[in-house]
Amino acid sequence: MVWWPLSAAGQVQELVMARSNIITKSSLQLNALHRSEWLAELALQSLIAEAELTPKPGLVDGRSSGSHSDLSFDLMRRSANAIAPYFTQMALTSTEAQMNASLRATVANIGREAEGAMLRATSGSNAHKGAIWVLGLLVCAASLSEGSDPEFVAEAAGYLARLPDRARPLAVSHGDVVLERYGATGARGEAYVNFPHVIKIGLPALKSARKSGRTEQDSRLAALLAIMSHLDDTCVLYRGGPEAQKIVCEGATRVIRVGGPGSIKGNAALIALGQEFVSLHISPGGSADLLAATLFLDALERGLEGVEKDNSLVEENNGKN
Ligand SMILES: CC(C)(COP(=O)(O)OP(=O)(O)OC[C@H]1O[C@@H](n2cnc3c(N)ncnc32)[C@H](O[C@H]2O[C@H](COP(=O)(O)OP(=O)(O)OP(=O)(O)O)[C@@H](O)[C@H]2O)[C@@H]1O)[C@@H](O)C(=O)NCCC(=O)NCCS
Ligand SMILES: Nc1ncnc2[nH]cnc12
Repeated sequence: MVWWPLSAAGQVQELVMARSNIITKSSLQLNALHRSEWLAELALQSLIAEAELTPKPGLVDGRSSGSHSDLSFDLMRRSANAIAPYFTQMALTSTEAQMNASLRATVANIGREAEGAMLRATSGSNAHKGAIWVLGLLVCAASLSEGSDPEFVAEAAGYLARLPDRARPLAVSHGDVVLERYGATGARGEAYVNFPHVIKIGLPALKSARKSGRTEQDSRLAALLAIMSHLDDTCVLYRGGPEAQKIVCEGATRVIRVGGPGSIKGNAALIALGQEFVSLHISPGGSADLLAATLFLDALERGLEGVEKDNSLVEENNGKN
């Protein structure tokens, strides 16, 4: 499926033209088009899989809105669908492009358009700001490099992120506030050092849980908790400062220590953690974005047509909710 968003950018026009040429041109170009669509589809499915995963502490899932009064499962889905066409644009723009400041500027522009589409789809709520950034960079890197090795793609994405964003708005973001107050580098910092919480923590936790026979649902929850136990999350810090950050890291570590998702004690600890987060208005939104990135890179590496379905999600939850 191809998406062409309604956008004033002349660049879209060019891409549409390019696409009609591609269809009659070489199979190499056709492959590039298919790869772009595939990458965008994987990004979309990663976002949907992340939103569906239940029960996630403090986050929107198939059961509740967690610690969010302005978000819901339906809005997360709408947001994901609204930004998906921009992933296609990013991938197409990056195909056969040079990794340079000009590409960085084009991609940043598309990223900001995607943020606008997200805000329109959610009536102004921030559902996927971090995910647009993280997945956008990874989609571009996977398209440009044609690679599928997670570490290689994350390095290319990091390189792209480190190029200057000349059109960066002057407005002060939550990330800027948290950097100033606590020195946490947030979503930018994660990308600048090649996504260590995805490559060194999320993916290994996902693979190890699967290998030990956990269900897909429990393996994804294990990856989320592993990320939460290490990440400085600007979403957590902005709302609750270092005290809240400590509660997240220690709480996630506790669930893992007592056996993790899928064990009786781990399931109980996970539910208790969710209740604690909601009572304290804590949401690990940055970790959720990095889980989506983990699922994206996992599907890319395995060459899957789409992100694996987990039929136990939402409806059953193995008695965890
Ligand atoms: C580079 C940008 C991401 C800059 O954004 P900002 O300066 O705002 O930076 P951060 O705050 O650091 O990050 C933005 C979002 O990233 C998620 N996040 C947080 N910590 C991390 C981390 N350590 N690693 C990765 N990602 C992280 C987080 O997003 C999630 O939480 C959001 C929900 O939060 P919530 O509290 O409900 O909503 P708010 O509105 O923030 O607060 P309330 O009023 O409700 O309390 C949700 O969005 C999740 O996604 C951070 O929010 C980027 O925006 C940028 O520069 N873009 C330009 C375009 C560009 O260059 N694109 C290139 C390729 S796409
Ligand atoms: N499931 C989720 N809940 C809240 N914020 C998020 N940001 C990304 N995914 C999220």
